[in-house]
Amino acid sequence: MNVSDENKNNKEIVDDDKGVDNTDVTGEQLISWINSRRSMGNLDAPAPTRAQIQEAIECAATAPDHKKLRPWRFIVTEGDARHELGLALLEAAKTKAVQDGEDLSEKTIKKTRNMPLRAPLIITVATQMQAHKKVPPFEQMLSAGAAVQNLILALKAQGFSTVWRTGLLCNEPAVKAYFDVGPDDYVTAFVYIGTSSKDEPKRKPIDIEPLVRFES
Ligand SMILES: Cc1cc2nc3c(=O)[nH]c(=O)nc-3n(C[C@H](O)[C@H](O)[C@H](O)COP(=O)(O)O)c2cc1C
Repeated sequence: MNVSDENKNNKEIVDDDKGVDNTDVTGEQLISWINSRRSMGNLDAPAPTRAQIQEAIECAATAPDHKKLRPWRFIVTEGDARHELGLALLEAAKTKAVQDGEDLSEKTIKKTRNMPLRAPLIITVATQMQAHKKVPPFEQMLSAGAAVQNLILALKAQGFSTVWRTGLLCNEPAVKAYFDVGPDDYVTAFVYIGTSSKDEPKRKPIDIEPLVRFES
């Protein structure tokens, strides 16, 4: 691994464009690369290999995690299993529609069932909260969010595109049951993963001024 002197601790060697290569990377380049991340919908094959998925999840598992509770789980859904997930989402939509006194149109039924087909592979990130006096549930939930972001960046480093989705159904009972997520836990992300034929659109600069206050 070649890292420039001022970036000895960077573990990943990242190309400016896509994927990982053997060129040196400076901190500035790495920041620019992080800022270039965009969500991409409607993804195609190829999806990451099993080894790449494991590598990305290892990266997710390094998320800040108070008391090392590892309060998250990763469920990888690909191939025909996406149809099973589609059926769970449809069941959730039907139950919710009854509760809300609404009818599901044929279009909505088809759209809901096909949602998991928008990418060749989905990693669902759910919390698995642990009772701990010093680590309240909100910290564990935030740790799950940090894990998702690490996962997304690792997949970008491997050259894949992603989008973090949840949607209104993700924590409905039928979906939680499908993933074996307990009543006090949450599905925090469906990370849709694959390859996009399009380039990531450039991001407009974000004015952080109204978001930040410096105190000294
Ligand atoms: C917790 C969470 C849930 C999200 N759920 C959805 C979703 O269901 N559908 C969607 O289109 N975008 C969703 N997003 C937003 C996208 O992931 C994405 O951040 C947004 O479209 C902005 O695009 P960018 O990542 O390229 O800046 C969600 C983001 C977060 C953090």
